[in-house]
Amino acid sequence: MPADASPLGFRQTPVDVLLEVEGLSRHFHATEAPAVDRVSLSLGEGELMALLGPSGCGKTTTLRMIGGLEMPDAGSVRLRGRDITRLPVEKRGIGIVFQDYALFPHLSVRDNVKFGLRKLTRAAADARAEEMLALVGLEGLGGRKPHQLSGGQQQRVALARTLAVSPPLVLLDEPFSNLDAAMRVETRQEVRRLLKRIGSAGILVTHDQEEALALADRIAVMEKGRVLQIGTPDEIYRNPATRFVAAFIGRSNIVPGRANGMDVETAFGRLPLSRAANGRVSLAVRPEQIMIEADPTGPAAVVGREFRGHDQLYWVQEGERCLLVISGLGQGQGMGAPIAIGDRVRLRICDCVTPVD
Ligand SMILES: Nc1ncnc2c1ncn2[C@@H]1O[C@H](COP(=O)(O)OP(=O)(O)OP(=O)(O)O)[C@@H](O)[C@H]1O
Repeated sequence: MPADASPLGFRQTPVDVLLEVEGLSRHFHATEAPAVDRVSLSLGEGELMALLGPSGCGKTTTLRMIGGLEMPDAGSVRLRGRDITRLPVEKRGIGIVFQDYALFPHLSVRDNVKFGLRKLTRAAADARAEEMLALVGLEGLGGRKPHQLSGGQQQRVALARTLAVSPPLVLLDEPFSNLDAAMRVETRQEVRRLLKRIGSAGILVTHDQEEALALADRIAVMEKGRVLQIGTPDEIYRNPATRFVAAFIGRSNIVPGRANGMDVETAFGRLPLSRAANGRVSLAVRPEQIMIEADPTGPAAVVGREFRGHDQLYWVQEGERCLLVISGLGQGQGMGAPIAIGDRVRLRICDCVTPVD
């Protein structure tokens, strides 16, 4: 199987390949499953990838092996065609931004940014540091110590320090976890803009699907040390490879069906499939793919409702199944006439559905 192919045949091979990771594995305890199990992925020049998965799935260990902070038991890492699998961290030319920023507390912000620029003349390093501080919106703050800055500002200093040497690749391990929710949203867009502007590729470790969807060009979804699927946020959301991916990225209803090629017979009638399947299948149906209509003779009943302003969530009991439905305003369920708990309804699916096992 090619390095970047999932078991279901998704494949995205970037045009200018920067990084190729092949069969990377790390086993910490002989009696336990490997922390990272034959992970393969490739990254294009300037591309941003998120490693996304639940706690303990091996994201950080994968990132550390790419950065040289951890040695793999098997597999290889190539950067611009050069095998760097066994190179020490300082010889790889890869930038790393740590969760706690790892700034030197006794150095000024400016000297922190200049830290990687020791090969330049003093004047050139000063000029580069000022340029980087301006780029991250911290001009005028170069004389301060890190503790005199907010968490978001310290994060930007760490990024400025890493990007000052224009590394081809920057590794970011949960870089926004110390920031509050509003700051996180603002800072992640900033980070994306900066990486794109400098032209550095990035790999970001996160367990926050919203962060991965908002920031990355492509997402690698991991579970139990393995990569389950690699794709653009759109591909992963619309065409999840497995039930786990469907549940981890956004919300999904799982509905049974009997597939015949590109169609499937379900309790909601015959529906088109997003990829071919045959026989008994489980289908991932996104809550927004289900239309809900008030109908006193309908076969289902609303058992829960949550008003969210721009849309409404309904939990609908139909026979044995409880389905989650999201109904946007303008889909006939305007603010004036919501469907109430206990109302009889009829559900329809008018979209492709995805077989997930
Ligand atoms: N140095 C180590 N020694 C022993 N076990 C380790 C070590 N580092 C990680 N592990 C184990 O390897 C597995 C994967 O850990 P890893 O930190 O890569 O996961 P993660 O997906 O990044 O999790 P989190 O989101 O919680 O940081 C876990 O079971 C962890 O306990």
